[in-house]
Amino acid sequence: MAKTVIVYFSGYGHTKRIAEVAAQAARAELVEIDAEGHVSEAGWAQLDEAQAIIFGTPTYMAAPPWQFKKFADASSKKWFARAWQDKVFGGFTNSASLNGDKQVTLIALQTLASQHGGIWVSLGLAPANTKAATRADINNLGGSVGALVQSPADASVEEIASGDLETVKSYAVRVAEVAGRLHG
Ligand SMILES: Cc1cc2nc3c(=O)[nH]c(=O)nc-3n(C[C@H](O)[C@H](O)[C@H](O)COP(=O)(O)O)c2cc1C
Repeated sequence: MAKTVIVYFSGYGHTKRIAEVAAQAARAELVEIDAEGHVSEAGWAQLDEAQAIIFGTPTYMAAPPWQFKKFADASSKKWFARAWQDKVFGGFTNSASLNGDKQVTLIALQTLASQHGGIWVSLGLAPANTKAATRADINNLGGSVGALVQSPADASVEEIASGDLETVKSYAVRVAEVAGRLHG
């Protein structure tokens, strides 16, 4: 599969676990945005070398948290140089509510990728939205732009719905495969 990097922020560990699960499925590398919104020099180099970049962030107050925004602003250096032009991009977000305004965050991620001249990959999964559907089903949250995950407010990192984790795994593999077809 293509060289894929998941760059993520996680305040309380839930999004970190999701990123780790996705990375394992897609054989992707992980780059963490730290509590100050910084990415290491090595992390920036990984992103420059990636064929696919997946953004991962919780939704805080209907948007990516400031740490992710700091990373996005810092990526303007790459924007000036068109360094990420034509890379393949995807994104996922995680929040406490079933909806919780996650879509606003996803659109921010998609727009960031577009500013960089990237090729955004949709989720590519039908929703599991019948009466029989459960939280163990893939794409039970009915996303299309990217992957959606719910971590209930009182859930530990081990208690994230299996269907949502499968959704992110499937999506990360899809992003890596698309990148492989374009850049492999
Ligand atoms: C400052 C703050 C704002 C939040 N805003 C939202 C929100 O708008 N919608 C929502 O569903 N959950 C919201 N949450 C809940 C988090 O998205 C949720 O706890 C998530 O799992 C945190 O991920 P993390 O552990 O990776 O930081 C908020 C949490 C915090 C701390």
